[in-house]
Amino acid sequence: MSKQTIYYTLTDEAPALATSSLLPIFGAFAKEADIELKLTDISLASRVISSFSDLLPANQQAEDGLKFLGDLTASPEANIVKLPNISASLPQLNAVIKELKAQGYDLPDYPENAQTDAEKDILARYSKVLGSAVNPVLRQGNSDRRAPAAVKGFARKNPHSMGKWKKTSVSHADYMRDGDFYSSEQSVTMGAAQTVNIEFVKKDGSVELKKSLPLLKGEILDSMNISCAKLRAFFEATLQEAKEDNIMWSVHLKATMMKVSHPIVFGHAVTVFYKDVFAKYGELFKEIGVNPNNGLGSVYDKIKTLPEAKQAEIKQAIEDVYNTRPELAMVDSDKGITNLHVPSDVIVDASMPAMIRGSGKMWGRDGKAHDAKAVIPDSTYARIYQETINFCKTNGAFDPVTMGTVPNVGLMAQKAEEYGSHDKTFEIAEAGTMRILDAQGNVLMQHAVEKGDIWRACQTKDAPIRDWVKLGVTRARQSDTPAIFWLEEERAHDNELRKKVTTYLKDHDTSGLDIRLMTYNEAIRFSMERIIRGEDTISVTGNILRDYLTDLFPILELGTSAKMLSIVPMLEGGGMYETGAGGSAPKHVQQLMEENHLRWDSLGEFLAVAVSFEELGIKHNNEKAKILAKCLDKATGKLLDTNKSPSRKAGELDNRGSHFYLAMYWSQELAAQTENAELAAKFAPLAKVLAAKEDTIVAELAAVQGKPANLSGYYNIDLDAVEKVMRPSATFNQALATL
Ligand SMILES: NC(=O)C1=CN([C@@H]2O[C@H](COP(=O)(O)OP(=O)(O)OC[C@H]3O[C@@H](n4cnc5c(N)ncnc54)[C@H](OP(=O)(O)O)[C@@H]3O)[C@@H](O)[C@H]2O)C=CC1
Ligand SMILES: O=C(O)CCC(=O)C(=O)O
Ligand SMILES: [Mg+2]
Repeated sequence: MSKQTIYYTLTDEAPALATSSLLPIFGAFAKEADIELKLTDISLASRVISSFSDLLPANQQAEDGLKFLGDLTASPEANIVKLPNISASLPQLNAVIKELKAQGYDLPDYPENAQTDAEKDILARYSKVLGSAVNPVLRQGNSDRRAPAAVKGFARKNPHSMGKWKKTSVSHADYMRDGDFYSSEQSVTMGAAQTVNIEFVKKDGSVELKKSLPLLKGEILDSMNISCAKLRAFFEATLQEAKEDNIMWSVHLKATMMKVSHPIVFGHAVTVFYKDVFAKYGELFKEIGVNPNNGLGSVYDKIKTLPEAKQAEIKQAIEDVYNTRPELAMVDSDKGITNLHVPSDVIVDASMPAMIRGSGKMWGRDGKAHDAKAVIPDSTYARIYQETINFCKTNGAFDPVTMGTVPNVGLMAQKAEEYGSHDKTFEIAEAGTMRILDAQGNVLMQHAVEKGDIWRACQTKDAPIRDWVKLGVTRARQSDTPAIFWLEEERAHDNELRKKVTTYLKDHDTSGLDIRLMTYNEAIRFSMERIIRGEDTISVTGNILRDYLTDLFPILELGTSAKMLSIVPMLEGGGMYETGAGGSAPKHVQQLMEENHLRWDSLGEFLAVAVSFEELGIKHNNEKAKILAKCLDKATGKLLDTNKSPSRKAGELDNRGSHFYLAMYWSQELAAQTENAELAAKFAPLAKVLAAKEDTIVAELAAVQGKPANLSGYYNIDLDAVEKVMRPSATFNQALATL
């Protein structure tokens, strides 16, 4: 039998650190089943380096790991374990460039104002790295995310803390009623394959071609516009209201994934909130290169070049704003980091569930939790949060001990819907009309637009929709659970989708299944009514709801989305196993650097790798792989039962310790199983040694904690240095080497 390969991604921050400790364990066990785990670097730093490799000396060049894996997704053999990675905001991109330059990489700066061809080339290269640049490339399949029974069972036995909800809470989500994407959406399904043109018609009648777009037959094409004037008026109105009602104000966007539109929206929030500062210093800010889309942090950063007295004057002007505006929610009140400092600090899919979990409160300047107005401008999806908040006000907080679960089947393949719209998103330069013409020159859709509006088009191909419907039916059958397609009658796009869903459902045997179509508010209410009765409901949704709901419900049910099983069956037959639905947890790296304790929980990795082994086992008839998978799942269950997940406190068991326990339990399960004697014999000695030396190993792992750890890099980590930090138990390392 030839060797089979699992491609394991090297990403960023906490998951990358955890990989140094965990991958050697997976690798050692896997080789007994003729499986190799290959590490592929898709970290932010490596993506920057590989984009400029032609300009760097040979010893600094890097392979384009993302391109490699992207190509691999077309193969039925693809088996990829994908850990969360940084979706870089511009401040993060600038930080990685700065770090790499300090490490000796002669990289160009990010050209904020690209004029020359050379600058435009640099900008184009960096734009490919910016924002959510990894997931859309690799996600060549739809998504199937759920909490496995063992994880749900653990949460029920060990419920995480939940803030109490009061009926008197004034917290709420607020959104535009007019002038947003939701109110302007238009949608068509292509009757034939063709290339359409996106055009801008100026007031003088002249036409500018913005983009030609080849479309497939059956593809859904949407277009929509958000009015800059209405958006700004909305921000101002919410600020006035919050001030009057004495409630804290916050904005929640997804500037990482929606890398073109949301930084602009964020910039408007910044310039409206601090309008007095921008009115007074706007010209100066332009000169020194302040970009409000990068947040208030950009102001503090750029004014450093000014004389001290001027800096102090501007800082005072910023402070003065706080007297006229409502209180602004904080990201880190100790450090004075506000909700408007950095566009990637508050990411709606995680920030709203965190607020809802915590009694609907956010942190204030005084370091205490307060009720807050959560501003989520576009009403398309914002409404689900208001519905959830209302539900909590009426029914109290959810109870992790008794609540059911809401797994998700998400339409995601081939850059479906808004998450693929970046190259078709335009900030409008002057008043006119945006329109889309079909191949015959007929106008398919058009919008009157004003300067500053954000107009975009979104594509959803037919094959992913068929696959998504099938996946929804399959999940409903396998889990014997009602499945709700979240489709909004008021939405043009959803109406096109509804037609397809009702047609494609007929291709499947749905007898005995409870499959329904509901609007978002109905669907979330229905799911919540069931969840508090301990009942489960599958959500079958589009791409953004997939993203939002697979943080919302897991954070309420399990405390974090990192504990989810997240499978992407690729359209071409391969598989990607994502670890959790959460992110890279920068705070965890900070803690490791300060006190050598990594609280990252690799449960998502354990679950993903088990499915990855299982899949190889089935595809290649590799019995040992199947046994490895089964025993890994059992070991994970035991790890949960015996409470060997990482603690948050230095000196206690951390990420590395939980990996040790996984290895011990896994080897014990393998030694004890009777299906394959060879495997049992192979792992028995390891199981014995690890059990005998448990105390020594745990002590060695604890001994290093409490003092700073040196990683020699934040973005571009030195793997050798990290390995020293992450594998500090000589006894454990030696035992593993005997395999
Ligand atoms: N799939 C992907 O590749 C994704 C990537 N991201 C990226 O991640 C970064 C951070 O995003 P953010 O919105 O803060 O979301 P995160 O999911 O990273 O963090 C929210 C909080 O959840 C907890 N958490 C998350 N994962 C784990 C884990 N494995 N073990 C223990 N606790 C965990 C942590 O809480 P505590 O601090 O209390 O321990 C963390 O601070 C960004 O760069 C973003 O672009 C975000 C989402 C998905
Ligand atoms: O790719 C990203 O930026 C985030 C993805 C995400 O949040 C998700 O898929 O749940
Ligand atoms: Mg998400």
